[in-house]
Amino acid sequence: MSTPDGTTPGAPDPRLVLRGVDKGYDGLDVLRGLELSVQPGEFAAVIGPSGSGKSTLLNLVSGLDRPTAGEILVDGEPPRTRSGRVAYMPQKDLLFPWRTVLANTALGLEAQGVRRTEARRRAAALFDAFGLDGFQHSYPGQLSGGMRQRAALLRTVVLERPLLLLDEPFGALDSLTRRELQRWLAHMWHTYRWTVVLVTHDIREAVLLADTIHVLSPRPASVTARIEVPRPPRGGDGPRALDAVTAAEVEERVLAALAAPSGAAR
Ligand SMILES: Nc1ncnc2c1ncn2[C@@H]1O[C@H](COP(=O)(O)OP(=O)(O)OP(=O)(O)O)[C@@H](O)[C@H]1O
Repeated sequence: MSTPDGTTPGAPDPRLVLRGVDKGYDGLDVLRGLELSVQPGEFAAVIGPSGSGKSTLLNLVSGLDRPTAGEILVDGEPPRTRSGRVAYMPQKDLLFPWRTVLANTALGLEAQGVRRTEARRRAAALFDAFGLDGFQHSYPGQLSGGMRQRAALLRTVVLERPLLLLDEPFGALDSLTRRELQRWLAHMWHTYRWTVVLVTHDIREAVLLADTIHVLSPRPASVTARIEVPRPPRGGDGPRALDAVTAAEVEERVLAALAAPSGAAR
């Protein structure tokens, strides 16, 4: 049994809750009555029409912006950029071209007050897992698009915050590189068990990666469907891939929810 925002009575406290969230800009109604809940260790995908307010939603959860009405709680507290609970990877990788890859990936830690040598030591420890070993002293311009996105993700993950927000991390990549990085991210998530909110336009990406898919209506956006992806139980040493028939069924459900009039697809 779930409550309307997707929380289950008796379940552990959610990592993220949005209750009745409205957001508008100068007369433009972007989010209206948005409800969302994400449990610790859950991979949640948010999918919706272009311009529906997905990036706006992540800006609110990161604490960069405030809702007009409603409540947002990360581990029971309102998000604040300085609270250290949320790590946000925006759409553009924003690596500084004049800094080495290692210096770029340590930047978030340094901004948080970690000493430079310690920040670089912690970032360097992840280079192998992120497929970047040997590129510590290269510059972003010397990396492929996929490597740049992995470096941007490393810079985000190394902050070790409880909630990871990813805004279309693979949107700008060619389809082969995107598939490769999606599979890689599935493995990484299996290893590290991050709590993730992923914004994407790509239904297959959502089905490949997520435990739950939250479908937004057109603007003003609310969550019109919360679809649980029936993954095999955790355990074993690989990501919990769906069989092709189940994956196709879930894709159909997401498509139907995207096509349904607001409120009709729960
Ligand atoms: N700071 C702002 N000031 C005014 N309007 C804004 C601001 N940020 C976003 N908007 C508007 O809010 C609406 C939703 O934008 P948002 O970028 O959140 O949508 P999105 O779903 O992420 O879009 P896309 O899928 O194209 O990336 C758009 O009409 C946008 O112009």
